[in-house]
Amino acid sequence: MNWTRFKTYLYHNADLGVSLDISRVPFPDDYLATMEPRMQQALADMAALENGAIANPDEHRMVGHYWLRAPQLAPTPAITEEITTTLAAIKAFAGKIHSGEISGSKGKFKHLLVIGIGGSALGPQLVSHALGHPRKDKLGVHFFDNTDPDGMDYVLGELRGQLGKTLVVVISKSGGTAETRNGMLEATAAFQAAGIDHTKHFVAVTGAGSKLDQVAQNEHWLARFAMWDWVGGRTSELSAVGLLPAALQGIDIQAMLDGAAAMDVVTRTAVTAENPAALLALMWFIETGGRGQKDMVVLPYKDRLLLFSRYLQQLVMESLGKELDLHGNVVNQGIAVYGNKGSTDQHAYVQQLREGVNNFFVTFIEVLKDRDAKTSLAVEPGVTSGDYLQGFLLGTRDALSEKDRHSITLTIPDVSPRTLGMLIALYERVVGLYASLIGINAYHQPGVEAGKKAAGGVIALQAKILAALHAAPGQAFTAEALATSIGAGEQTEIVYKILEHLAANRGSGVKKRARARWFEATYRVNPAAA
Ligand SMILES: O=P(O)(O)OC[C@H]1O[C@](O)(CO)[C@@H](O)[C@@H]1O
Repeated sequence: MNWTRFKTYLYHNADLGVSLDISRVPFPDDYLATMEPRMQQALADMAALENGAIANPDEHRMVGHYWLRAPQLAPTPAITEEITTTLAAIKAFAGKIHSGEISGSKGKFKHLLVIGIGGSALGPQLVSHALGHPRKDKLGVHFFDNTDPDGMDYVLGELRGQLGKTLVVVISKSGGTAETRNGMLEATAAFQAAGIDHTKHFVAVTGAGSKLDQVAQNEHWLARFAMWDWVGGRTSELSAVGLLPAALQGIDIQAMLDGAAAMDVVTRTAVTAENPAALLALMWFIETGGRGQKDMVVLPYKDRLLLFSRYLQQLVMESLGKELDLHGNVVNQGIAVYGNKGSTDQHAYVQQLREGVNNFFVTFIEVLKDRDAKTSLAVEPGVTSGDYLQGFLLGTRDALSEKDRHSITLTIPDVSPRTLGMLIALYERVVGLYASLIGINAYHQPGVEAGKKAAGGVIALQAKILAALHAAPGQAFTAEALATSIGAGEQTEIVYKILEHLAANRGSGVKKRARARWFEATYRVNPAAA
């Protein structure tokens, strides 16, 4: 590729050890200048947000995740105080768990079960995987991040015989998320079945007064840590949501915060060419036409960053995927994000990237340090596995460029608490700036609420179905007949799906009798089960 263009457009920050190569996005030389007024507005919006403006107008909330790593910048002394007190409490609590001052019913805690979903799980999962060391971690970390019973059984299987030394952190900002509530109840039942008082093992991270907070308070759980309405779920990694599990695992959370704070300082600058977040936002804009016309493929060439693409998927898609702009116009915005890790993905979907539909741009993440050990095996004379990893990154990037597939390359020195903090802070700000460029609210998620409401409707319908079956024990109904009898004719398909699911699970007591035509199958409960 073109060395002159590379030299012109490489952003390099020696203090952070970070480089950002945008030279393989073929924007015209006047692009940055043309976009400058809009970028200056976006930077001004961001400055207002950091100063405590109501940047989430629909929910009438401030957006304060940047204060978490610079509490002195919070708009009120009360918020500064809340952040610093919570951080101190997290460190003190983790210290007591590690020293054994607070122990489980069977001795010193050795395992951690984190229960949460979305922003209350993805950050902790990313950090735990990126920074964990199976033999050095103070606690081994496990997750419930769904309401899948088999998934929970799998995790409980891993913890078999160990619950007496397992600490459970239940995380939910709202304190009312169904999947997390179910995980909490399943974990509670597992502790009770093992004859262990769960309240001596459970900790909550949630908003004051939430349903979860009330349970934790009423049952006198070990501890409660605060979440605030000015921190969104997907930007909560550097609040108690992410810091508590990380501290318990033994990760240096202060280094994560310091890394994020250092990136914030750099990305606050109003000089676009010196601001990697502004440059990235402008690349997203030109690549997607400011309309999400291309997908973002995130390819970290590092196993430890496997979950970074999943983490970014929520951060970007839940923030930018919006029907309306700030003026109420229908815009259907967003950028689709996917990716796992290189070079593994080269043996999967990279074939399509090079030769198939050209509807994406890639972000390569290059990590300079190969491994902790000082030396590496020579897999060939003078060549290590890590050299191959870089070779595949550079080779794939060239192979894509040759076919006019665009890419950005972000280079970091290593995967450490500091660089992970920097990555999180960088992308948080890119999303904020890009949202300003396209004029949308990045800090609410009305679409997700619609799905939650519909799921609630399904559960309510199931209750009606069961009531009808139990009111006529032994009587067999087709899905159609049952739907009509409960006044849900319009929802016959959903009634059928619920009946099939109930019949597939013995504990429900619902029996199915198949017929020649699948939709004539009947369902009943036995008189004895009624
Ligand atoms: O922390 P909570 O309130 O349980 O929410 C979990 C996740 O659910 C969402 O609200 C979306 O459903 C996410 O934004 C959030 O990260």
